[in-house]
Amino acid sequence: MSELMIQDKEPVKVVLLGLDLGQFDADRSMDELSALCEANGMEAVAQIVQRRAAPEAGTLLGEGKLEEAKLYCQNLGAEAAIFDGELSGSQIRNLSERLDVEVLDRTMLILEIFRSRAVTNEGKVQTELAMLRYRLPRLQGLGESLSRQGGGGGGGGGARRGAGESKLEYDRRHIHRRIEALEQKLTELEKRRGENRRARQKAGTPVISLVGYTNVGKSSLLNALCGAEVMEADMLFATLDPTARKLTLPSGLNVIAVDTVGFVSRLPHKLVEAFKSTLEEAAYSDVIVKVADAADEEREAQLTITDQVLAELGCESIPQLTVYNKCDKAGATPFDPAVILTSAKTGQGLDDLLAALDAALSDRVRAVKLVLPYDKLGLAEAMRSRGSVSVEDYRENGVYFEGFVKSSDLHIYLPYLLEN
Ligand SMILES: Nc1nc2c(ncn2[C@@H]2O[C@H](COP(=O)(O)OP(=O)(O)OP(=O)(O)O)[C@@H](O)[C@H]2O)c(=O)[nH]1
Ligand SMILES: [Mg+2]
Repeated sequence: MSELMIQDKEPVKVVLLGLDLGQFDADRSMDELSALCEANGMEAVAQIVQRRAAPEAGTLLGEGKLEEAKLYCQNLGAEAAIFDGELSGSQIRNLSERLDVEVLDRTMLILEIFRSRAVTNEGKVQTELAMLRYRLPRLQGLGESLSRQGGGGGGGGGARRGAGESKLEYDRRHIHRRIEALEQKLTELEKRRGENRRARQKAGTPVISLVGYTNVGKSSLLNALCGAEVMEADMLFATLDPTARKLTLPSGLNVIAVDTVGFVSRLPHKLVEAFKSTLEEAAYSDVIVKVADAADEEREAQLTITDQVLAELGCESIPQLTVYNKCDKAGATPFDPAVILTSAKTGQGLDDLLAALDAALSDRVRAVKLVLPYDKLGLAEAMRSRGSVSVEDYRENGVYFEGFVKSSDLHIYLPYLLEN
Protein backbone atom coordinates (compact mmCIF):
# COMPACT_ATOMS: atom_id res chain seq x y z
CA MET A 1 0.00 0.00 0.00
CA SER A 2 0.99 3.54 -0.50
CA GLU A 3 3.54 5.05 1.83
CA LEU A 4 1.54 8.23 1.74
CA MET A 5 -1.23 6.84 3.85
CA ILE A 6 0.46 6.63 7.19
CA GLN A 7 -1.85 7.90 9.87
CA ASP A 8 0.14 9.14 12.82
CA LYS A 9 2.40 11.60 11.01
CA GLU A 10 1.98 15.20 9.94
CA PRO A 11 -0.81 15.23 7.40
CA VAL A 12 0.49 14.63 3.90
CA LYS A 13 -0.37 17.51 1.59
CA VAL A 14 -2.38 16.55 -1.45
CA VAL A 15 -4.08 18.28 -4.35
CA LEU A 16 -7.57 17.15 -5.31
CA LEU A 17 -8.55 16.73 -8.93
CA GLY A 18 -12.12 16.55 -10.15
CA LEU A 19 -13.89 16.24 -13.44
CA ASP A 20 -17.42 17.62 -13.60
CA LEU A 21 -19.31 16.03 -16.47
CA GLY A 22 -22.59 17.18 -14.97
CA GLN A 23 -23.50 13.67 -13.79
CA PHE A 24 -23.53 14.36 -10.06
CA ASP A 25 -23.01 17.21 -7.61
CA ALA A 26 -19.29 17.70 -8.12
CA ASP A 27 -18.87 20.23 -5.30
CA ARG A 28 -20.37 17.91 -2.76
CA SER A 29 -18.34 15.04 -4.08
CA MET A 30 -15.14 17.09 -3.74
CA ASP A 31 -16.07 17.98 -0.15
CA GLU A 32 -16.52 14.32 0.55
CA LEU A 33 -13.18 13.54 -1.11
CA SER A 34 -11.60 16.13 1.13
CA ALA A 35 -13.14 14.42 4.18
CA LEU A 36 -11.88 11.07 2.90
CA CYS A 37 -8.38 12.56 2.69
CA GLU A 38 -8.63 13.87 6.23
CA ALA A 39 -9.70 10.46 7.45
CA ASN A 40 -6.57 9.13 5.75
CA GLY A 41 -4.16 11.50 7.45
CA MET A 42 -3.94 13.78 4.42
CA GLU A 43 -4.61 17.46 4.01
CA ALA A 44 -6.13 18.77 0.80
CA VAL A 45 -4.26 21.99 0.04
CA ALA A 46 -5.95 22.73 -3.28
CA GLN A 47 -8.88 21.61 -5.39
CA ILE A 48 -8.98 21.71 -9.13
CA VAL A 49 -12.26 20.87 -10.82
CA GLN A 50 -12.72 21.00 -14.55
CA ARG A 51 -16.16 21.25 -16.11
CA ARG A 52 -16.19 19.55 -19.48
CA ALA A 53 -18.61 17.79 -21.74
CA ALA A 54 -16.31 14.77 -22.11
CA PRO A 55 -13.08 13.61 -20.47
CA GLU A 56 -9.74 14.21 -22.19
CA ALA A 57 -8.39 10.96 -23.56
CA GLY A 58 -5.56 9.57 -21.45
CA THR A 59 -5.47 12.19 -18.72
CA LEU A 60 -9.18 13.00 -18.14
CA LEU A 61 -8.35 16.66 -17.45
CA GLY A 62 -7.28 19.06 -20.18
CA GLU A 63 -3.78 20.43 -20.71
CA GLY A 64 -4.41 23.79 -19.05
CA LYS A 65 -5.88 22.29 -15.87
CA LEU A 66 -3.03 19.83 -15.62
CA GLU A 67 -0.52 22.63 -15.87
CA GLU A 68 -2.39 24.48 -13.10
CA ALA A 69 -2.47 21.34 -10.96
CA LYS A 70 1.26 20.81 -11.44
CA LEU A 71 1.98 24.34 -10.28
CA TYR A 72 -0.20 23.85 -7.22
CA CYS A 73 1.62 20.62 -6.39
CA GLN A 74 5.01 22.31 -6.70
CA ASN A 75 4.17 25.53 -4.92
CA LEU A 76 2.20 24.02 -2.06
CA GLY A 77 4.50 21.06 -1.49
CA ALA A 78 1.88 18.45 -2.31
CA GLU A 79 3.15 14.89 -2.43
CA ALA A 80 0.22 13.41 -4.27
CA ALA A 81 -2.78 14.21 -6.40
CA ILE A 82 -6.07 12.49 -5.74
CA PHE A 83 -8.62 12.11 -8.49
CA ASP A 84 -12.30 12.15 -7.54
CA GLY A 85 -13.27 9.01 -9.41
CA GLU A 86 -11.79 5.75 -10.60
CA LEU A 87 -8.62 5.76 -12.67
CA SER A 88 -7.23 3.04 -14.89
CA GLY A 89 -3.58 1.98 -14.68
CA SER A 90 -2.65 4.02 -17.73
CA GLN A 91 -4.53 7.09 -16.50
CA ILE A 92 -2.61 6.88 -13.22
CA ARG A 93 0.65 6.66 -15.17
CA ASN A 94 -0.25 9.51 -17.52
CA LEU A 95 -1.40 11.80 -14.73
CA SER A 96 1.61 11.12 -12.54
CA GLU A 97 3.92 11.77 -15.48
CA ARG A 98 2.24 15.08 -16.14
CA LEU A 99 2.03 16.20 -12.51
CA ASP A 100 5.24 14.60 -11.27
CA VAL A 101 3.65 13.37 -8.03
CA GLU A 102 2.09 10.12 -6.93
CA VAL A 103 -1.49 9.76 -8.14
CA LEU A 104 -4.28 7.97 -6.31
CA ASP A 105 -7.99 7.73 -6.90
CA ARG A 106 -11.09 8.00 -4.76
CA THR A 107 -11.61 4.27 -4.51
CA MET A 108 -8.09 3.73 -3.20
CA LEU A 109 -8.74 6.26 -0.45
CA ILE A 110 -11.95 4.53 0.54
CA LEU A 111 -10.24 1.16 0.50
CA GLU A 112 -7.38 2.44 2.61
CA ILE A 113 -9.81 3.82 5.18
CA PHE A 114 -11.64 0.53 5.20
CA ARG A 115 -8.35 -1.29 5.68
CA SER A 116 -7.00 0.85 8.47
CA ARG A 117 -10.28 0.88 10.40
CA ALA A 118 -11.11 -2.80 10.16
CA VAL A 119 -11.21 -4.39 13.58
CA THR A 120 -12.23 -8.02 13.23
CA ASN A 121 -10.27 -10.66 11.36
CA GLU A 122 -12.94 -10.82 8.73
CA GLY A 123 -12.93 -7.08 8.22
CA LYS A 124 -9.16 -7.10 7.86
CA VAL A 125 -9.15 -9.91 5.34
CA GLN A 126 -11.98 -8.39 3.34
CA THR A 127 -10.42 -4.98 3.14
CA GLU A 128 -7.01 -6.28 2.15
CA LEU A 129 -8.62 -8.46 -0.47
CA ALA A 130 -10.64 -5.60 -1.93
CA MET A 131 -7.53 -3.46 -2.05
CA LEU A 132 -5.38 -6.07 -3.78
CA ARG A 133 -8.09 -6.82 -6.32
CA TYR A 134 -8.35 -3.13 -7.09
CA ARG A 135 -4.60 -2.67 -7.39
CA LEU A 136 -3.87 -5.69 -9.52
CA PRO A 137 -5.02 -4.34 -12.90
CA ARG A 138 -3.45 -0.96 -12.08
CA LEU A 139 -0.07 -2.24 -10.96
CA GLN A 140 1.95 -0.84 -13.81
CA GLY A 141 0.57 2.66 -13.52
CA LEU A 142 0.84 2.59 -9.73
CA GLY A 143 4.42 1.35 -9.81
CA GLU A 144 5.46 4.17 -12.10
CA SER A 145 3.42 6.64 -10.13
CA LEU A 146 5.11 5.60 -6.89
CA SER A 147 8.59 5.81 -8.36
CA ARG A 148 7.89 9.51 -8.91
CA GLN A 149 8.22 9.76 -5.16
CA GLY A 150 12.00 9.49 -5.46
CA GLY A 151 12.07 5.72 -5.68
CA GLY A 152 10.25 5.10 -2.39
CA GLY A 153 7.15 2.96 -2.19
CA GLY A 154 7.44 -0.22 -4.22
CA GLY A 155 8.49 -2.62 -1.53
CA GLY A 156 8.50 -5.71 -3.74
CA GLY A 157 11.66 -7.14 -2.16
CA GLY A 158 13.67 -7.55 -5.34
CA ALA A 159 16.03 -10.14 -3.84
CA ARG A 160 13.42 -12.91 -3.91
CA ARG A 161 12.55 -12.25 -7.50
CA GLY A 162 13.05 -15.18 -9.85
CA ALA A 163 15.70 -14.94 -12.58
CA GLY A 164 14.55 -12.86 -15.52
CA GLU A 165 11.37 -11.83 -13.73
CA SER A 166 10.57 -8.16 -13.84
CA LYS A 167 9.51 -6.27 -10.77
CA LEU A 168 6.02 -6.00 -12.25
CA GLU A 169 5.76 -9.75 -12.89
CA TYR A 170 7.04 -10.44 -9.41
CA ASP A 171 4.49 -8.08 -7.86
CA ARG A 172 1.68 -9.63 -9.90
CA ARG A 173 2.58 -13.15 -8.91
CA HIS A 174 2.97 -12.13 -5.29
CA ILE A 175 -0.43 -10.40 -5.23
CA HIS A 176 -2.14 -13.33 -6.95
CA ARG A 177 -0.82 -15.66 -4.28
CA ARG A 178 -1.85 -13.36 -1.48
CA ILE A 179 -5.34 -13.01 -2.95
CA GLU A 180 -5.74 -16.77 -3.07
CA ALA A 181 -4.67 -17.16 0.56
CA LEU A 182 -6.99 -14.40 1.67
CA GLU A 183 -9.95 -15.83 -0.22
CA GLN A 184 -9.46 -19.13 1.51
CA LYS A 185 -9.25 -17.48 4.90
CA LEU A 186 -12.34 -15.44 4.20
CA THR A 187 -14.36 -18.53 3.35
CA GLU A 188 -13.43 -20.05 6.71
CA LEU A 189 -14.27 -16.86 8.58
CA GLU A 190 -17.60 -16.51 6.81
CA LYS A 191 -18.48 -20.02 7.78
CA ARG A 192 -17.72 -19.27 11.40
CA ARG A 193 -19.75 -16.08 11.37
CA GLY A 194 -22.66 -17.97 9.87
CA GLU A 195 -22.43 -20.37 12.78
CA ASN A 196 -22.41 -17.52 15.29
CA ARG A 197 -25.45 -16.03 13.66
CA ARG A 198 -27.29 -19.33 13.68
CA ALA A 199 -26.46 -19.73 17.37
CA ARG A 200 -27.92 -16.29 17.97
CA GLN A 201 -31.05 -17.14 16.00
CA LYS A 202 -31.40 -20.33 17.92
CA ALA A 203 -31.14 -18.38 21.14
CA GLY A 204 -34.12 -16.50 19.72
CA THR A 205 -33.16 -13.00 20.80
CA PRO A 206 -34.53 -10.52 18.26
CA VAL A 207 -31.90 -8.54 16.38
CA ILE A 208 -32.21 -4.93 15.28
CA SER A 209 -29.64 -3.35 13.01
CA LEU A 210 -28.76 0.28 12.40
CA VAL A 211 -27.88 1.06 8.82
CA GLY A 212 -27.32 4.24 6.87
CA TYR A 213 -24.92 6.62 5.33
CA THR A 214 -21.54 7.16 6.93
CA ASN A 215 -21.29 9.79 9.70
CA VAL A 216 -25.04 10.10 10.35
CA GLY A 217 -24.55 8.95 13.96
CA LYS A 218 -25.38 5.24 13.98
CA SER A 219 -22.67 4.38 16.50
CA SER A 220 -23.57 7.41 18.61
CA LEU A 221 -27.21 6.34 18.64
CA LEU A 222 -26.27 2.86 19.68
CA ASN A 223 -24.12 4.27 22.45
CA ALA A 224 -26.92 6.54 23.59
CA LEU A 225 -29.40 3.66 23.55
CA CYS A 226 -27.19 1.00 25.12
CA GLY A 227 -25.13 3.26 27.32
CA ALA A 228 -21.78 1.69 26.57
CA GLU A 229 -19.06 2.24 24.06
CA VAL A 230 -18.89 1.68 20.33
CA MET A 231 -16.29 3.72 18.56
CA GLU A 232 -17.78 7.00 17.44
CA ALA A 233 -15.83 9.62 15.61
CA ASP A 234 -16.40 12.58 13.41
CA MET A 235 -14.64 10.81 10.64
CA LEU A 236 -15.97 8.88 7.73
CA PHE A 237 -16.24 5.14 8.25
CA ALA A 238 -15.55 5.07 11.96
CA THR A 239 -17.27 1.70 12.06
CA LEU A 240 -16.02 -1.07 9.87
CA ASP A 241 -17.26 -4.09 11.60
CA PRO A 242 -20.68 -4.87 12.83
CA THR A 243 -20.76 -4.57 16.55
CA ALA A 244 -23.46 -6.42 18.41
CA ARG A 245 -24.75 -5.07 21.71
CA LYS A 246 -27.47 -5.95 24.14
CA LEU A 247 -30.35 -3.52 24.48
CA THR A 248 -33.37 -3.74 26.77
CA LEU A 249 -36.52 -2.17 25.34
CA PRO A 250 -39.06 -0.37 27.60
CA SER A 251 -41.31 -3.44 27.51
CA GLY A 252 -38.48 -5.41 29.10
CA LEU A 253 -37.69 -7.27 25.90
CA ASN A 254 -34.00 -7.93 25.37
CA VAL A 255 -32.73 -7.47 21.85
CA ILE A 256 -29.34 -7.47 20.17
CA ALA A 257 -28.55 -4.17 18.47
CA VAL A 258 -26.06 -4.35 15.61
CA ASP A 259 -24.08 -1.40 14.31
CA THR A 260 -23.04 -1.55 10.66
CA VAL A 261 -20.59 0.15 8.38
CA GLY A 262 -21.84 3.37 6.78
CA PHE A 263 -22.50 3.87 3.09
CA VAL A 264 -20.84 6.50 1.00
CA SER A 265 -22.23 8.03 -2.18
CA ARG A 266 -20.75 6.77 -5.42
CA LEU A 267 -19.28 3.82 -3.59
CA PRO A 268 -18.09 1.66 -6.46
CA HIS A 269 -20.40 -1.25 -6.89
CA LYS A 270 -17.78 -3.90 -6.34
CA LEU A 271 -16.94 -2.26 -3.03
CA VAL A 272 -20.50 -2.60 -1.88
CA GLU A 273 -20.10 -6.21 -2.89
CA ALA A 274 -16.92 -6.59 -0.86
CA PHE A 275 -18.48 -5.20 2.27
CA LYS A 276 -21.81 -6.86 1.93
CA SER A 277 -20.95 -9.37 4.58
CA THR A 278 -20.76 -6.65 7.20
CA LEU A 279 -24.15 -5.44 5.99
CA GLU A 280 -25.48 -8.95 5.75
CA GLU A 281 -26.21 -8.69 9.45
CA ALA A 282 -29.03 -6.40 8.38
CA ALA A 283 -30.50 -9.14 6.25
CA TYR A 284 -30.76 -11.37 9.30
CA SER A 285 -32.29 -8.85 11.64
CA ASP A 286 -35.86 -8.58 12.86
CA VAL A 287 -36.04 -4.81 12.48
CA ILE A 288 -33.88 -2.47 10.43
CA VAL A 289 -33.38 1.08 11.63
CA LYS A 290 -32.44 3.34 8.73
CA VAL A 291 -30.60 6.35 10.07
CA ALA A 292 -30.16 9.66 8.23
CA ASP A 293 -28.73 13.01 9.26
CA ALA A 294 -31.64 15.39 9.95
CA ALA A 295 -29.45 18.41 9.25
CA ASP A 296 -28.23 17.15 5.90
CA GLU A 297 -30.13 18.40 2.88
CA GLU A 298 -29.13 15.24 1.07
CA ARG A 299 -30.81 13.04 3.66
CA GLU A 300 -33.60 11.84 1.33
CA ALA A 301 -31.12 11.01 -1.41
CA GLN A 302 -29.02 9.13 1.14
CA LEU A 303 -32.03 7.18 2.30
CA THR A 304 -32.70 6.22 -1.30
CA ILE A 305 -29.18 4.79 -1.52
CA THR A 306 -29.76 3.00 1.75
CA ASP A 307 -32.98 1.51 0.40
CA GLN A 308 -31.23 0.36 -2.76
CA VAL A 309 -28.51 -1.43 -0.85
CA LEU A 310 -31.05 -3.02 1.48
CA ALA A 311 -33.07 -4.17 -1.51
CA GLU A 312 -29.93 -5.74 -3.01
CA LEU A 313 -29.50 -7.62 0.23
CA GLY A 314 -33.06 -8.86 0.05
CA CYS A 315 -34.26 -6.96 3.13
CA GLU A 316 -37.56 -5.60 1.75
CA SER A 317 -39.73 -7.85 3.88
CA ILE A 318 -38.04 -6.92 7.16
CA PRO A 319 -39.84 -4.20 9.17
CA GLN A 320 -37.96 -0.92 8.84
CA LEU A 321 -37.93 2.32 10.82
CA THR A 322 -36.62 5.62 9.53
CA VAL A 323 -34.76 7.86 11.93
CA TYR A 324 -33.51 11.41 11.39
CA ASN A 325 -30.71 11.73 13.89
CA LYS A 326 -28.92 14.97 14.85
CA CYS A 327 -32.32 16.69 15.13
CA ASP A 328 -30.64 19.06 17.62
CA LYS A 329 -28.92 20.57 14.57
CA ALA A 330 -31.79 20.65 12.13
CA GLY A 331 -33.87 23.65 11.21
CA ALA A 332 -37.65 23.26 11.31
CA THR A 333 -37.91 21.42 8.03
CA PRO A 334 -41.14 19.58 7.29
CA PHE A 335 -40.83 15.85 7.35
CA ASP A 336 -42.83 12.67 7.04
CA PRO A 337 -44.65 11.99 10.35
CA ALA A 338 -43.56 8.34 10.15
CA VAL A 339 -39.97 9.47 10.59
CA ILE A 340 -38.59 9.37 14.13
CA LEU A 341 -36.51 12.38 15.10
CA THR A 342 -33.65 11.65 17.45
CA SER A 343 -30.55 13.23 18.82
CA ALA A 344 -27.85 10.96 20.14
CA LYS A 345 -26.33 14.10 21.59
CA THR A 346 -29.25 15.46 23.65
CA GLY A 347 -31.18 12.24 24.04
CA GLN A 348 -34.22 13.73 22.36
CA GLY A 349 -36.47 11.19 20.68
CA LEU A 350 -34.67 8.13 22.04
CA ASP A 351 -37.81 7.11 23.92
CA ASP A 352 -39.80 7.35 20.69
CA LEU A 353 -37.28 5.15 18.94
CA LEU A 354 -37.35 2.55 21.71
CA ALA A 355 -41.16 2.55 21.71
CA ALA A 356 -41.20 2.16 17.93
CA LEU A 357 -38.82 -0.79 18.22
CA ASP A 358 -41.12 -2.41 20.74
CA ALA A 359 -44.06 -1.86 18.42
CA ALA A 360 -42.18 -3.20 15.39
CA LEU A 361 -41.22 -6.33 17.31
CA SER A 362 -44.62 -6.86 18.86
CA ASP A 363 -45.73 -9.26 16.16
CA ARG A 364 -42.49 -11.20 16.44
CA VAL A 365 -42.69 -11.56 20.18
CA ARG A 366 -45.64 -11.86 22.52
CA ALA A 367 -45.97 -10.49 26.02
CA VAL A 368 -47.08 -13.32 28.27
CA LYS A 369 -48.13 -13.93 31.87
CA LEU A 370 -48.04 -17.54 32.85
CA VAL A 371 -47.68 -19.97 35.70
CA LEU A 372 -45.36 -22.89 35.12
CA PRO A 373 -46.02 -25.92 37.34
CA TYR A 374 -42.93 -26.96 39.30
CA ASP A 375 -42.46 -30.02 37.11
CA LYS A 376 -42.31 -27.77 34.00
CA LEU A 377 -39.65 -25.39 35.26
CA GLY A 378 -37.42 -26.47 32.38
CA LEU A 379 -39.58 -24.22 30.20
CA ALA A 380 -38.58 -21.24 32.32
CA GLU A 381 -35.00 -21.71 31.17
CA ALA A 382 -36.16 -21.71 27.55
CA MET A 383 -38.18 -18.59 28.21
CA ARG A 384 -35.19 -16.85 29.74
CA SER A 385 -32.89 -17.71 26.85
CA ARG A 386 -35.29 -17.44 23.90
CA GLY A 387 -37.48 -14.63 25.22
CA SER A 388 -37.11 -12.59 28.32
CA VAL A 389 -38.44 -12.67 31.84
CA SER A 390 -39.32 -9.49 33.72
CA VAL A 391 -41.24 -10.85 36.73
CA GLU A 392 -40.66 -14.14 38.50
CA ASP A 393 -42.68 -15.13 41.58
CA TYR A 394 -42.69 -18.48 43.35
CA ARG A 395 -46.25 -19.44 44.23
CA GLU A 396 -48.05 -22.45 45.59
CA ASN A 397 -49.08 -23.98 42.28
CA GLY A 398 -45.92 -23.09 40.37
CA VAL A 399 -43.81 -20.15 39.32
CA TYR A 400 -45.48 -17.03 37.96
CA PHE A 401 -43.66 -15.39 35.06
CA GLU A 402 -44.15 -12.20 33.11
CA GLY A 403 -42.13 -11.61 30.05
CA PHE A 404 -41.87 -12.26 26.33
CA VAL A 405 -41.73 -15.28 24.12
CA LYS A 406 -41.16 -15.45 20.39
CA SER A 407 -44.48 -15.68 18.57
CA SER A 408 -43.22 -18.87 16.99
CA ASP A 409 -42.69 -20.36 20.48
CA LEU A 410 -46.07 -19.35 21.81
CA HIS A 411 -47.62 -22.81 21.31
CA ILE A 412 -45.20 -24.26 23.89
CA TYR A 413 -46.55 -21.95 26.58
CA LEU A 414 -50.23 -21.99 25.62
CA PRO A 415 -51.33 -24.49 28.32
CA TYR A 416 -49.85 -22.27 31.04
CA LEU A 417 -50.96 -18.82 29.90
CA LEU A 418 -53.01 -16.74 32.33
CA GLU A 419 -54.31 -14.26 29.78
CA ASN A 420 -53.58 -13.21 26.26
N1 LIG B 1 -25.10 17.34 16.82
C1 LIG B 1 -25.15 16.00 16.81
N2 LIG B 1 -24.04 15.30 16.45
C2 LIG B 1 -24.13 13.95 16.44
C3 LIG B 1 -25.32 13.28 16.80
N3 LIG B 1 -25.10 11.95 16.65
C4 LIG B 1 -23.83 11.81 16.25
N4 LIG B 1 -23.22 13.01 16.11
C5 LIG B 1 -21.85 13.25 15.68
O1 LIG B 1 -21.71 12.81 14.34
C6 LIG B 1 -20.43 12.22 14.12
C7 LIG B 1 -20.55 10.84 13.54
O2 LIG B 1 -21.15 9.96 14.47
P1 LIG B 1 -20.96 8.37 14.39
O3 LIG B 1 -21.84 7.81 15.44
O4 LIG B 1 -19.53 8.01 14.40
O5 LIG B 1 -21.55 8.08 12.93
P2 LIG B 1 -21.75 6.68 12.19
O6 LIG B 1 -23.05 6.77 11.48
O7 LIG B 1 -21.58 5.56 13.15
O8 LIG B 1 -20.59 6.72 11.10
P3 LIG B 1 -19.81 5.48 10.39
O9 LIG B 1 -19.38 4.55 11.47
O10 LIG B 1 -18.72 6.17 9.67
O11 LIG B 1 -20.78 4.84 9.43
C8 LIG B 1 -19.73 12.27 15.49
O12 LIG B 1 -18.92 13.40 15.53
C9 LIG B 1 -20.86 12.41 16.46
O13 LIG B 1 -20.47 13.05 17.67
C10 LIG B 1 -26.47 14.07 17.18
O14 LIG B 1 -27.55 13.57 17.49
N5 LIG B 1 -26.31 15.41 17.16
MG1 LIG C 1 -20.20 4.07 13.21
